[in-house]
Amino acid sequence: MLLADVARVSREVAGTSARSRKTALLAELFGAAPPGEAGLVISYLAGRLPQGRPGIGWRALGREVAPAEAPALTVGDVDAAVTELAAVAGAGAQRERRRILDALLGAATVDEQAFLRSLLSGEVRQGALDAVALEGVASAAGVPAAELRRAVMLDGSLPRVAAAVLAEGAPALGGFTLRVGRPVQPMLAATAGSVAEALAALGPCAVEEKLDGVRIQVHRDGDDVRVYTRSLDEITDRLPEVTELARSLPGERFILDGEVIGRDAAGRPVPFQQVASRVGSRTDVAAARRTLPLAAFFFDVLAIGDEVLLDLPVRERHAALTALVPESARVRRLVVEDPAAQAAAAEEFGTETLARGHEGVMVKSLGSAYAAGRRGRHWLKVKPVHTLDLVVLAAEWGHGRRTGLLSNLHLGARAADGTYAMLGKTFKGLTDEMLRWQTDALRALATSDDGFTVRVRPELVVEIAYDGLQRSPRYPAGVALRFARVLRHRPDKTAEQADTVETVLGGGAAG
Ligand SMILES: Nc1ncnc2c1ncn2[C@@H]1O[C@H](COP(=O)(O)OP(=O)(O)OP(=O)(O)O)[C@@H](O)[C@H]1O
Repeated sequence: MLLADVARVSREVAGTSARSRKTALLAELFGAAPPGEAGLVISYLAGRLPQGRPGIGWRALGREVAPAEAPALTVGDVDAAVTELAAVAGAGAQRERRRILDALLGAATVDEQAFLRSLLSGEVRQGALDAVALEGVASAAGVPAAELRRAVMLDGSLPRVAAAVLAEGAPALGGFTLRVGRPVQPMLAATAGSVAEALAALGPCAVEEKLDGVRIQVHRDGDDVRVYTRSLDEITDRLPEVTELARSLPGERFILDGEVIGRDAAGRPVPFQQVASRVGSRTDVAAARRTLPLAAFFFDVLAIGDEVLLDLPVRERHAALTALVPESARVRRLVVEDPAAQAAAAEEFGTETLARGHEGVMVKSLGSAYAAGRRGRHWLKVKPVHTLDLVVLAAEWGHGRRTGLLSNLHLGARAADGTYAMLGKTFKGLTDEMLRWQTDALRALATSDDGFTVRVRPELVVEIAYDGLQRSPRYPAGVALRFARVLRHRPDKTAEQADTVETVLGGGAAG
C-alpha cells in the first residue's frame, strides 16, 4: 500500500469529527490494504512505529530534502527504512542515520514528507485512534466490533489481530485466547472518595489492601516463568524472587496478577521510588536483590491450566487464587457480604491498612468479571491523597543549584480533541535523582529549546498531588492546579493513560 494513501486518510480522519465518518474512511483503507500490511497501516495512523522510536533528533528531521514528484513509497519501504535506522549503531551512527533518513525523505512527496516527519518525531500520537481503527477493521472484515475488541484485549495487539482477521475473517478470532506467555492488559480501577462510598456503589464486595509497588503479571508454564509489567514489558530477569515463588506454587500453568513491594527491617513497605528503581535496573540483579529484596503479593488469577477465568466473578477467581497461592503471598482482604452490617469493619480494615504503611484500599465487587484493559467501576480505589497523572508538555531550565537540570514542569491533561490542556507548572517534590532522571528523559523528547524552556513531545507522565483547583483565565481549561507537587515519574504509563481535563474538572481524579 502506498504511504500517500495512509497520509491522505490520516489527514481526512483528523479533519472530521464524526466518528461514523472516521470509521468509514478507515474501513475503506483497511479493506484496500494487503492483510500483511494492515498492522503497519494501523500503527502508522496511530503514530506508532513497531520498532520503537529511532534516535533521530528534531534538527535532523527538520532539514530540507528535495521531495519526490509523484507518490511511489510503500508502507513496506518505510518499515524497511525504519528497521534499518533502528539497527544503526557504533561509530558514525549519526551520519549513517542521516543518510537513511535523507534517502527515505527524498523518495517521499511533500505530503508524505510531512507525514513521515511527524511519525518519526512522535509528534502525532493519536492514541484515541485505536478505538476508531478497531471499528474500521471490524467493518472491513465483517466481524462484530465487540468480538474483535475481546480478541485484541487477549492478544494485546490490535495490529496483529487486524492482520489475521482481515486475511481470514471471523474464524481468525477463535485463535486469540488467553495464553501463558502472552500478557494481557491488566484491569484498572476507578476512584471512590471513601470506603463508605465504595461499599454503597458496589454492594457485596472484597476490601483489599492496596500496595504501592509495581504491578506484575506472572505467567508459568512448567519451568518457564515470565513476569510482565502493567505496560506488558517483560521483566522476568529482574525479579528472580518472583520466578522462584511462582515455581514453588502447586500448579504447572497459570497466570497471576499482583504487586511487588519492598519492605524494611521492620516489615513496613518502602517508598515506591525504591521499588521502581530496583525493578528498573538491569545491571547486577543479584546485588540489587541483596540491597532490596522484593516480595510479591497476588490478588487475582486469570488462568489455570486450560481454563480462562476472566469471565468468572471475583468470588470464584478468589477461591481459585486461594487454592493456588499461600496466604503469605496474597494481599490481605476482607469479604463484605453485607455492606450495611459490615460498614464499620470495612472502615477499620482501611484504617489499619494505612497504619501498616500501605497506600489505601481497593474495593472490588464480588460479582464482577475481570475486565482486562478497562477502567471499570467494579474496582474502586480509596486513597487519602488525591493525585493526577499529567503529561509533561515542556520544562524550564533550573537556576542556582538546579543549573543545567530541567526543573519546572509544564503539566497538561488530555483534552477531548487529542491535544493537551496545560493546567500549571511545578518544580516541587523533585529529588536530585528525579531531576537528573527527568533531564535525561525530557532531553530525549525535546522538540525545541530556546534556552529557557525546552518543549517536548507529550509522552512523559508524572503523578502529582495537588490541593485543589483555582480559576485561571490564563490557562486553556480556565483552571489551574493549586500547590501541585510531583510524587513520581510514570514511565510505565503512556500519555493516553493520563487524566483528562474532564476528570480534573469533575474532581474525580482517576489516580
Ligand atoms: N489489591 C489490589 N488490587 C488491585 N490493584 C492493586 C492492589 N494493590 C495494589 N494495586 C495496584 O494499584 C494499581 C491501581 O491503582 P492506581 O490507580 O493508584 O495506580 P496507577 O498505577 O496510578 O494506575 P491507574 O491510575 O491507571 O489505575 C494497580 O495497577 C496495582 O498496581
